Amino acid sequence: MQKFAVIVAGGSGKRMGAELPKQFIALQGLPILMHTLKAFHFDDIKILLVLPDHQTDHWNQLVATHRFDVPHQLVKGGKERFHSVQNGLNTIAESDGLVAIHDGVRPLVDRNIIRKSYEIAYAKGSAVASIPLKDSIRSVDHSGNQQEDRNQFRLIQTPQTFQLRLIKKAFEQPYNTSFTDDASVLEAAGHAVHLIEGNYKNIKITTPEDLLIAQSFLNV
Ligand SMILES: Nc1ccn([C@@H]2O[C@H](COP(=O)(O)OP(=O)(O)OP(=O)(O)O)[C@@H](O)[C@H]2O)c(=O)n1
Ligand SMILES: C[C@](O)(CO)[C@H](O)COP(=O)(O)O
Repeated sequence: MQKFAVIVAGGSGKRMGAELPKQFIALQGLPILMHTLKAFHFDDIKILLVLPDHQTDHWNQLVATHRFDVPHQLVKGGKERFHSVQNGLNTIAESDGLVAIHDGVRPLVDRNIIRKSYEIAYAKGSAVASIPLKDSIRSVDHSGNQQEDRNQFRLIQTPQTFQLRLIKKAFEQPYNTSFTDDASVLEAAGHAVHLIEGNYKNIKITTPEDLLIAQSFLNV
């Protein structure tokens, strides 16, 4: 069965606050995005890279400088992450097959988890990487706060992998601000979300300290 990966890097990285878009920041000499694409370069996976239009030239220069040879197709980013994923999915003509949707800024993703996500999505329709909470949690509202049972919660990562037919249909819905990831889009279309075990190392590079953490993992 044909496998696709939609790697989304269409965001603006406001929380990183860096001049260089965060997906281009180098870790061990290689832009973050290249680490991510390399992780998906196996088993004939067809990679679609979603980037803001105005970053295409910069990316092409980086590809030349690093002699980066992972095959990929560029797709234009959208206003919200939802629209970037939607643009990626709309580029795929096939409706048979599997697609892993992954944040370009999660460069430490484990290939075994990617592999497992395709296997489980093939069998169950979806496979979404998740990890248990290590800290205690409280809910907060206008009247105060209250302890919650952390065993009832999971932190959600990417890859989020799906049967193409299901996720393409789900992304025909109009955008809703509750769509913080792809699982929430599938769920709103009436399908159950199947969780698989993620990995604490698979951090999303969001704020400056995440760069230090990622660098430390790469040095191990
Ligand atoms: N319109 C958007 C917004 C986000 N993303 C991607 O979705 C992933 C997760 O988003 P996040 O880390 O929040 O990235 P940004 O939106 O760039 O960050 P910020 O919210 O701090 O601006 C990133 O790989 C980001 O590039 C995207 O493809 N298109
Ligand atoms: C998709 C995601 O990485 C799963 O944890 C996350 O929801 C992205 O959120 P952000 O608001 O774009 O950072």
